Amino acid sequence: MSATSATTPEIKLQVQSLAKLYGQTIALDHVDLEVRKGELLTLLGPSGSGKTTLLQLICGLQEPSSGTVVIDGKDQTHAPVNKRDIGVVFQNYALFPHMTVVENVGFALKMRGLPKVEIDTKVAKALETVGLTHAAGRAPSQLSGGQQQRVALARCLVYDPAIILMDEPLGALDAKLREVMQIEIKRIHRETGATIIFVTHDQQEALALSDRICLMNNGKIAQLGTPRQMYEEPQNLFVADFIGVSSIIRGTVKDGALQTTLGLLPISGARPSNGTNGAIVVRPEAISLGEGFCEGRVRETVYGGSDMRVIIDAGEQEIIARATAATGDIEVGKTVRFGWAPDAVRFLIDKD
Ligand SMILES: Nc1ncnc2c1ncn2[C@@H]1O[C@H](COP(=O)(O)OP(=O)(O)OP(=O)(O)O)[C@@H](O)[C@H]1O
Repeated sequence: MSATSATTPEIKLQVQSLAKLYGQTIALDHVDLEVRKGELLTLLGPSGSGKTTLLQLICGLQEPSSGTVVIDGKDQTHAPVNKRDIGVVFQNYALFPHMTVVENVGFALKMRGLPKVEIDTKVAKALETVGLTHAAGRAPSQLSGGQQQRVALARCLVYDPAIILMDEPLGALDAKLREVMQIEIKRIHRETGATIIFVTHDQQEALALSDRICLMNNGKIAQLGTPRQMYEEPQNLFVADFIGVSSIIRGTVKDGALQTTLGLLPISGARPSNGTNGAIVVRPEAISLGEGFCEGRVRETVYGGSDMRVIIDAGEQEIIARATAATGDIEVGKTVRFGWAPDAVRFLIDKD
């Protein structure tokens, strides 16, 4: 093995300059993406950003207008769905209602003509992985939503496809069950080493689950990176706004600082030229309350258990800060001073 192959991750999926037009609508605009073996990558983005289209082109439910889809090194751009070695888990489970859990999970193996003893072993292992051994003989109607979703996942795991696609799989579950299933999916992913592409429009879910997040906007990739990179190093204002909570303070550069409605604010790092339009992005935890170079009126406080979100009107500008037990009294309607360390915030150029 050469030194490079030891460090270069194996690529399971390669999407090159993939585009899809529906009439005049550009659903996907020449997207390039590589998914590594064993990673859990989420496709995240607002409604209409192109997530479903990309997913459908990867699994073969739609034909691209241009570009290629390469799976395990083979060009599969025009291959039919059932020839792509891809497992799909949908939000609505799509289980066979007249079959038991065991029959549902074993169905694909039976179709492939595997010997019964091999099917039984593989199905038992898949059910154990998703924690449903005890429910093997039940019908889907006798299972909760979370359990049905586990069966749908077991149905893919059982034949070990190159890639498992999950299209908003937790969308139909209530908040608590969603959290439980997120932790379960993380465990199953770690234990099986499966390559998973997971579609969601919930940024919290993407941050919690992903090895990497592919954030889409208007049919393009706005940024691709680890959850930490997306949160701490957003490359543009769309990413900063979509991932996590932030105050976005717009203005125009003047002599190395940003002229804003809050006054002239320092910019650390970058030295953009005078007249550049941009914004300072401040995460709630970077804001110190009680002292600082700005002042505003507390409009609302939102209790969140371990901390509290504080929404401040500073003239036209909305500021979202975080208060903890250590922060002094914060009362709605009161004036509060606040500020931040210049190197704890980011300056991003406004590209719109
Ligand atoms: N079959 C279709 N015919 C026409 N336009 C379509 C079709 N499918 C998608 N589009 C358009 O393509 C764009 C991308 O849609 P897509 O469904 O991929 O977005 P999405 O990010 O998955 O959204 P959502 O989260 O709402 O499912 C949208 O403007 C959508 O209206």
